[in-house]
Amino acid sequence: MQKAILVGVNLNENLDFDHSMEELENLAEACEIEAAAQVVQNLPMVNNAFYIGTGKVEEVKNLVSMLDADCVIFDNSLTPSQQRNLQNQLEVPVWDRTNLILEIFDRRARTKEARLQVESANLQYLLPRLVGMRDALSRQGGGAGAGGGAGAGGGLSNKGAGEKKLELDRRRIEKRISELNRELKVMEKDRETQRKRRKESELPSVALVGYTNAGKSTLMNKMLDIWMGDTEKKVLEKDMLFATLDTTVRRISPGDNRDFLLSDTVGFISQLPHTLVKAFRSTLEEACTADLLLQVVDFSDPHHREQMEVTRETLKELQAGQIPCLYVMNKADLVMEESELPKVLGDRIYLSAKQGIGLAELLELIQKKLFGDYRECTFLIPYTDGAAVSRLQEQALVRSISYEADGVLISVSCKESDAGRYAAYAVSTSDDAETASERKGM
Ligand SMILES: Nc1nc2c(ncn2[C@@H]2O[C@H](COP(=O)(O)OP(=O)(O)OP(=O)(O)O)[C@@H](O)[C@H]2O)c(=O)[nH]1
Ligand SMILES: [Mg+2]
Repeated sequence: MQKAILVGVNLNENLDFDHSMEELENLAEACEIEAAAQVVQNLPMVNNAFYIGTGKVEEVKNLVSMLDADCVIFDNSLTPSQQRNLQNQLEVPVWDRTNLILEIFDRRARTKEARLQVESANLQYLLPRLVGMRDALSRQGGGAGAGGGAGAGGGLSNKGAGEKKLELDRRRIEKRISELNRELKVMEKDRETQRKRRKESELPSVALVGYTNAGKSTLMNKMLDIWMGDTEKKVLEKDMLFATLDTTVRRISPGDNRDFLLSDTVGFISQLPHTLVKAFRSTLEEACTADLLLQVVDFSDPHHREQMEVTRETLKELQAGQIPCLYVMNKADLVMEESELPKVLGDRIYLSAKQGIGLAELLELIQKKLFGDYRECTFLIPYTDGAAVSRLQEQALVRSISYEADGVLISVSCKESDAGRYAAYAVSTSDDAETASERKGM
């Protein structure tokens, strides 16, 4: 296992600082890197050249040799030149949080689309850093010539060759990025077509979203277990950050004709690199086009409020901020008495996906949101109004249909508006006081 020194700068006494360092350690662990030591510094503002003060650089350098560390990882984002300066001083690779997240995605991505997305994000991260390397080279070439580069004294001609090579690299990378983006566009189109087809099937869609490791995949599997009895179609659930990197869509059929599609997708994290959000846009698109979001929260995590805020911000960035949402306060088994569970408070439900507590109640909330304005109606439609029959067949959930002497007897679960439109044909409706007041409560 590789060893790293973790470095964090606490700017302006940020209260979340310790937690952020802890999260960095988890990210490193997800990369199979052990944290050999943590170095922190309180600063009112960062050092332009090294991010940390020069004294701290020395301290880190000593630690690297003392603990035989393989790399140094900063919690904060480093500029390309800070990263370069630090690397020169410390003589081991220097990463920042973005680096680490990209590395995890790179190791985990399995599907073709995820692989392409990660490659694109990686190259976009690399590009400005290449330019930095070119600057370094040209300074070295023009300077007193002390550097340990090959062919000392090569002066201008060397500089030219180095620059040319980097320029070539840069062009190659830019070309590859546009190739990748083109390929991804094609895949995005396919995905869109699939989505359209699903929309035509009129099944409403529900997307699981939330912070990484909150239990989204566990919840998906539990629902598949209960309502589909399907063990083959399960997704990976694991106690590590970013276990899921692609999107899986499954149908949930609770057996009451109110089916919906459920999708599980990649989780969010604080300071998720912008290039990654952009690169994973099409994967996350599933969430952006859902009829309902289930925001899964690890309620047992003392920082769940901040995590909800990060999720909210990321959803906004994905233009999914307006989609109706249910809050699933998961892992409640770890912090609440079992007798208190499940607990429903408006749009929030406290449950345990792992223990299978509260799933029926969650289903009820989901269906209320999705089919809330649906009513159970039975119509007797005269044969002269064939249009009404076809419309109901298209728009409503048909529970039974029979062809009687005086017309088509059709029982449906339909929208309020359709119930009104065909009120004249109604034989019975479920418009009792109870369901009416339930609807108002939604
Ligand atoms: N105690 C407890 N643990 C849970 C519960 N739900 C999930 N877990 C555990 O939390 C860990 C993460 O679960 P996942 O379902 O993989 O989480 P995720 O949100 O899909 O995570 P990513 O795909 O990495 O974003 C696993 O070890 C689960 O067993 C729960 O209700 N209670
Ligand atoms: Mg998952």
